[in-house]
Amino acid sequence: MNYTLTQIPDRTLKPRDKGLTMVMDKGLSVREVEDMLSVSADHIDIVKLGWATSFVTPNLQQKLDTYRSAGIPVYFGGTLFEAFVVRNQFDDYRRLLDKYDLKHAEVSDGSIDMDPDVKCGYIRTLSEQVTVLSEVGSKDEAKIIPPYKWIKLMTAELEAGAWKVIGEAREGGTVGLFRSSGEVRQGLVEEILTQVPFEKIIWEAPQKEQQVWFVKLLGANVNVGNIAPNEIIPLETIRLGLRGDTFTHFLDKA
Ligand SMILES: O=C(O)[C@H](CS(=O)(=O)O)OP(=O)(O)O
Repeated sequence: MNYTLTQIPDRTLKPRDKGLTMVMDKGLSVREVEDMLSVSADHIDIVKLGWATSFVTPNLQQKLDTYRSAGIPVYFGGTLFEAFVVRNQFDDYRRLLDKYDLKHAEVSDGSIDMDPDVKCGYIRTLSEQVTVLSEVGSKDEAKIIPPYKWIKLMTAELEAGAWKVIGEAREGGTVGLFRSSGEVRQGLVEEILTQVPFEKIIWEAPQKEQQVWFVKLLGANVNVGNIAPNEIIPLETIRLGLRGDTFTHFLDKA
């Protein structure tokens, strides 16, 4: 930090297991990645190349090398995994991870129907190759999954070997964990937290109000994801009680 302030909440340091910030890169150029890292590398724990943007993005290897040089792990969006699976190309997907020397992968079923046991099978298989993040929740706003099912799926996927389970919200934050207005499905989150340890979950929370809600509920070291590159530093200030939204939250508690 650039100067001293008292009553700042304890913030875990990298490499950390909780307090993670997962950033969504949806096609940044190599130069934009360099710029982002020059100011935010200390606050980025892992980067997702959103959905199947890696299929289209030029200079992919160079981009991956840039993240690797900064010690920041990268994984392909779950939609890309689903695009391979739906085409019966799972083995090709595994080879792709090796080709790019990726150490993390996402297993999701947000765009396709997949039997939970089959999904856990993919998690088990991929866990032998890489660190797996699995995602629960649909991208279809009409598909409302009841809380007991979220808990059952999250628990099974963690047992199958997922390192973290991601709560779906999409880039916009208007499905899954959230209503179409962006409002948090509070009852859902609270019920999940009665059964699943908070540090095992990465909450997709692209909107500022959503990040604030999770920081107020779970503290500075909550795991959040789908953070846009220009929202990394603002998020860090929210975590530390240094933006109006959480300004009084940590005072006298730090
Ligand atoms: O599920 C997600 O959060 C993302 C981005 S979006 O849904 O396409 O907006 O997808 P993913 O495939 O996990 O990158």
